[in-house]
Amino acid sequence: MTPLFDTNGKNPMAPVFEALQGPVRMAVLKAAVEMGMADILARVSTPEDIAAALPGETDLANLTHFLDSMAGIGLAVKHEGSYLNSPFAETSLRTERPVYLGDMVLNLSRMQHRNIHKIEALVQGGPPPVKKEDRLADESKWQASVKHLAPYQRAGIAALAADTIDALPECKSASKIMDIGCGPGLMCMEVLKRHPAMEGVLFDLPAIIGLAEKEVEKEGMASRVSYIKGDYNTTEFGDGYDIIWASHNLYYVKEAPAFFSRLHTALNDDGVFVSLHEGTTGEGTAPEHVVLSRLSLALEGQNYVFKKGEIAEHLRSAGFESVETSPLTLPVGEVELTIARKQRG
Ligand SMILES: C[S@@+](CC[C@H](N)C(=O)[O-])C[C@H]1O[C@@H](n2cnc3c(N)ncnc32)[C@H](O)[C@@H]1O
Repeated sequence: MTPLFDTNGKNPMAPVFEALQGPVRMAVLKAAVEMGMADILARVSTPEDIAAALPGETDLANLTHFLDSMAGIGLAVKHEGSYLNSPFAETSLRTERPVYLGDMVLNLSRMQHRNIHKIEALVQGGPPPVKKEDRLADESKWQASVKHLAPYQRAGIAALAADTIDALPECKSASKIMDIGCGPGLMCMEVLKRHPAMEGVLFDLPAIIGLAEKEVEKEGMASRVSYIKGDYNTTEFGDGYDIIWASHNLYYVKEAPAFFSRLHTALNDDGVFVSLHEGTTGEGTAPEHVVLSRLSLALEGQNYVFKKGEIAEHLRSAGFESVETSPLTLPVGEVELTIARKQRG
């Protein structure tokens, strides 16, 4: 019999073992966040002192097993029996940091993992009833999630969005940008910081704009930002935009032809629309990060996802003269960047 594994590095069994370790990784990360381990390791480093910093009883041997696994997945560093935060944990898992990601991890875990232990039942019975606060099209769901998005945007996505906009030749002369479905609004603010003559418009559901306003105040940018509060299916976009940006939020568009045609009208003649959304391939089987992160939602009937080229197709139909797509790598994996120009440049 031909062995499945050989020493030339071929290892068809790798997916099995990676899959077995996946839930353990997640459990270690989740426990580390819930126990506030990065805050503790910032103060003390021996297992005895760490045990003393934890509430209640602590079993020293099990604490060491857990700390070793934190170090094993890059959340801590062990040296001569003592533990320190890894650079990632130091910047992103200490609660006082501006890019603290712990709450985002717990929030995404609740969303992405809530049905993974019920796959067989949901395959048999179909989608279960979904609580109002778990419905993706519901404002209260976004109100709960969006506050965790601010550190994520601050941790690098805002800069990446601004780099993408900077690379547009139109950016030099642009004076008005709208971020539609902006969440906390840091992407647009990063663009404004780099372009002092530009003004920004943040568009999102009313409760989310309340959160964005706080972020704008914190950044001292209130004089350069205005707001549109409402459902983008029914609320006017305004006009005179040089750039409109939309990332990871167009899933709730109800009538695509009307929506994309309204975007076209809202832009100046030499305006550009930029979209950042996933683009699935392989008949909905790739990229893996999209398929896996959305499985729980899909099983409950919330399969909001764009196919590769789907947004580009809508934009062409809406009258954009030039539409280009390219892949872009985000921390979560590869997504599709779509750049649509109202007039051919
Ligand atoms: C996943 S977040 C993306 C936020 C931000 N664009 C980003 O990429 O980080 C989705 C955003 O879309 C907004 N949204 C959802 N449905 C909307 C609607 N009907 N009208 C306006 N905004 C909506 C949500 O409130 C939320 O802020």
